[in-house]
Amino acid sequence: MTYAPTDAERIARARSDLRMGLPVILSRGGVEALVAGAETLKPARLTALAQGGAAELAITHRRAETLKVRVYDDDIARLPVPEDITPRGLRAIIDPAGDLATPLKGPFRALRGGEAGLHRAAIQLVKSARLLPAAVLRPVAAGEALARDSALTRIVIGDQVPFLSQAPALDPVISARLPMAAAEAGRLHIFRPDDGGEEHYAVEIGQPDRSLPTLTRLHSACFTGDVLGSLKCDCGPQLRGALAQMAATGSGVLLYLNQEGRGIGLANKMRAYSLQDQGFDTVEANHRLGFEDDERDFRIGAAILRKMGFAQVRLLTNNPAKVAMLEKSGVAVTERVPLKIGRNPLNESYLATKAAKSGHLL
Ligand SMILES: Nc1nc2c(ncn2[C@@H]2O[C@H](COP(=O)(O)OP(=O)(O)OP(=O)(O)O)[C@@H](O)[C@H]2O)c(=O)[nH]1
Ligand SMILES: [Zn+2]
Repeated sequence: MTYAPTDAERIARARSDLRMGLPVILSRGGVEALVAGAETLKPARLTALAQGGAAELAITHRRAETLKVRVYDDDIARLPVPEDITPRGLRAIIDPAGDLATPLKGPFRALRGGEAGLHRAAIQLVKSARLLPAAVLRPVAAGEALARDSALTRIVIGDQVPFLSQAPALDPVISARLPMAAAEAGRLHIFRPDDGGEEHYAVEIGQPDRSLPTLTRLHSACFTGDVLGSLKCDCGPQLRGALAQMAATGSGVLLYLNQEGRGIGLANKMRAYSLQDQGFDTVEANHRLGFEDDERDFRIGAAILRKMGFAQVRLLTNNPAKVAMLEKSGVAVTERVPLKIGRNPLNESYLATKAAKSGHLL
């Protein structure tokens, strides 16, 4: 019996460290670096990391495109961090909020050659912490001793960060009866991932027959739409519409997946909304922030369905990617049931962009 954290626990800890502004140490093939989330890095630590001129800033190819930075490492670009960089200067590179006010950034000279594995892992880790996808790295020797002396989290990785590239295991915590306006015969189940991430929920309506395809919805959290009734999207009406259809047919299961903002988190979604107010569409806004169009992992939904005994579903969705991901993850989709509800004058162009760029069937 040991009390030391496992690799998975270290990664969960690293996410909290990065969110607080603490650097962590990543080690890969004998090469080690201090890694900090560029968004949360405190000024004194930025100065310390930049000292000596060996620090590098890792950004995604999406952000690089906006900044006109050459991408030499597929999905990642690396920039030298000047010794005299200021928090404001760093912010201007990583955060598109000021792009229109100060359009003439750079020119930036991207680093070329060498290894980008640590940088890629750093971005993956920072994304999983729901921060802007940019990391400051500073190579270190004797990372193990530094981690011990400074009480920093150190993670040894391979080609990928272990555990981040695979869906976490999800354990059922509790379920209880939950009468709802849509259906009195409701039950809420809580699932907890083993990677220290957010819990996800399943709302079971009636008593679905597991031997038949079940009416199912994979709903991604949308605080603005689900709770506040935002008119910018169609999430609230879709949530309530799905529950109503399940109630009308007597049974069904709705997974409420805490993947706010298509997996980028609420803070970043609001950054995207702010960019949308400057004229960018939902996909362009994600790219300018450095994210892909959709950062969700639908394997989590498939894992919960399997755990609950649902092997075949009639899926309520307009998104063919969800159907494909479920099928790939071993849940048979016998039918796609369209969910066309919640259109209004203010989300017209949002829905049109989803149809044009994200393959949604409208
Ligand atoms: N990043 C980002 N996320 C958004 C935006 N608008 C809504 N979302 C999020 O998008 C998710 C809902 O995804 P949608 O693409 O609307 O729908 P879908 O779930 O893929 O497909 P359907 O099953 O057809 O509804 C929720 O997590 C919302 O928080 C936006 O402008 N930017
Ligand atoms: Zn929404």
